Amino acid sequence: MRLRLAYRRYLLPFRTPVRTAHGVWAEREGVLVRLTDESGRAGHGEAAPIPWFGTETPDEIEAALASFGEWVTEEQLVAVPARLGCLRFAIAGALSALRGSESSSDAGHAYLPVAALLPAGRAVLTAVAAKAELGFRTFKWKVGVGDPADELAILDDLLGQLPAGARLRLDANGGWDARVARRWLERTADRPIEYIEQPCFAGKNEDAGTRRRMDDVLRGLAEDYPTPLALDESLVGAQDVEHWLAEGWRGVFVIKPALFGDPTPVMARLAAAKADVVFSSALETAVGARAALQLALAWPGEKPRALGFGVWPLFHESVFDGPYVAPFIRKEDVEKLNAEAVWNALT
Ligand SMILES: O=C(O)CCC(=O)c1ccccc1C(=O)O
Ligand SMILES: [Mg+2]
Repeated sequence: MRLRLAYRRYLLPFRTPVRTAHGVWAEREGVLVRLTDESGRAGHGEAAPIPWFGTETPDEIEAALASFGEWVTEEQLVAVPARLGCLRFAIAGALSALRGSESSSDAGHAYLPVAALLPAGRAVLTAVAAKAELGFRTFKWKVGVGDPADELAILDDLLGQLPAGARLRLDANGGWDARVARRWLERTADRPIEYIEQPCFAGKNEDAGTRRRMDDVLRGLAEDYPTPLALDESLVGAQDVEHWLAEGWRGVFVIKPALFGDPTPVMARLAAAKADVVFSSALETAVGARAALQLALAWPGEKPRALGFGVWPLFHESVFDGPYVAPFIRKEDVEKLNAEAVWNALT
C-alpha cells in the first residue's frame, strides 16, 4: 500500500531549561512524521532523539526522511536502519496510529502513578512542596550537577520535606565517578531512596574496554549497597536491553520508549523477563508521549512503578504538553492527546 509521507522538524524552547549532569538543555529538537493512506486517514509519530544518550541526531533523521520522497511503502519504512532508533519509533507510532491498532481495548491499566521531576540543586527545596500539595508521592531529583558535598547536604533537607510514605529517586545522569557514587550509596543505605538512576556512565563514544569497565563498576555498586540502581543512559535500543538482561541485571530498567525503535518486541522481551521497568519521558511532545504512555498502560502484569512523566508543563504552548496536573495519568487522558493539533501547531 502506498502511503504519503510528510514530516515537520521542530525546535521548541523549554519553559525552564533542564539542568542535568550533562549540562543545560534549553530546547527540544525533533521531527514529527505524518503518514496518510489513500483513503485520507492519517497517523502521526515523533522522533525525539537525545544525542548525548547516543541516539542519532535530528539532522540524520531529517536526511533519512528527505531521501524517501512523498510516497512510500510500508516495506521501505520498516527497512530504516536500527541505528536510527528514534526515527524507527516515529514510524512505528505513525503506522500503529494509522491502523488504529493502538486504540482502546479494556486490557492494561486504567491509570498509573507519576513521579514529579524536581529541579537540580537547592531549587528542589522550594519546588517540592507544590508537587506534594498536588498529591504527588514519588519524586525524582537530579543530582551530579553541583558539588557532591552540597548536594549531600541538601538530601536530608529534602527528605525532611517529603510527605510521609513518599518515595525519592535520584538521577545522577552518569555524572559521578565510582568514588563519588560510593560516597552517595553509603549515605543512602539507611535512607528511604527508591533507587539511584545511572550513577556512572561511559559515553557511547568511549572505546569498548572503557565501556566494559564501566559495566563492571555498575554491577559492583549494585552488589555492594542496598539502594537499588536503575539503568537509563545504559539503555538505548533493543541491543542494550538484551545485553543487561543477559548480564542478569536485577535493578531497574528505565525505558524511554522513544529511543527503542519499534517498541513492540522490546516490550515483549522485558515483560517475558519480568524486568523491573520504569517508563520515562524523553521530553518529547504530546505525539511521542501518547505512544510511550500507551505502551506503559499496556504493560502486562503488575502495575509498573511510577511513570517518569512528571515533566509537564514543559513547553510554552500547552498543545505540545501531555496531561500534567494530577499525580496519576489515566488512559482517557492519554487517548485525548491530539496528534493532529500538535502537527498543526508546527506550521
Ligand atoms: O524520568 C523522569 O522522571 C523524567 C525524564 C527525565 O528525567 C529525562 C528526560 C530526558 C532525558 C533524560 C532524562 C533522564 O532521566 O535523565
Ligand atoms: Mg535518567
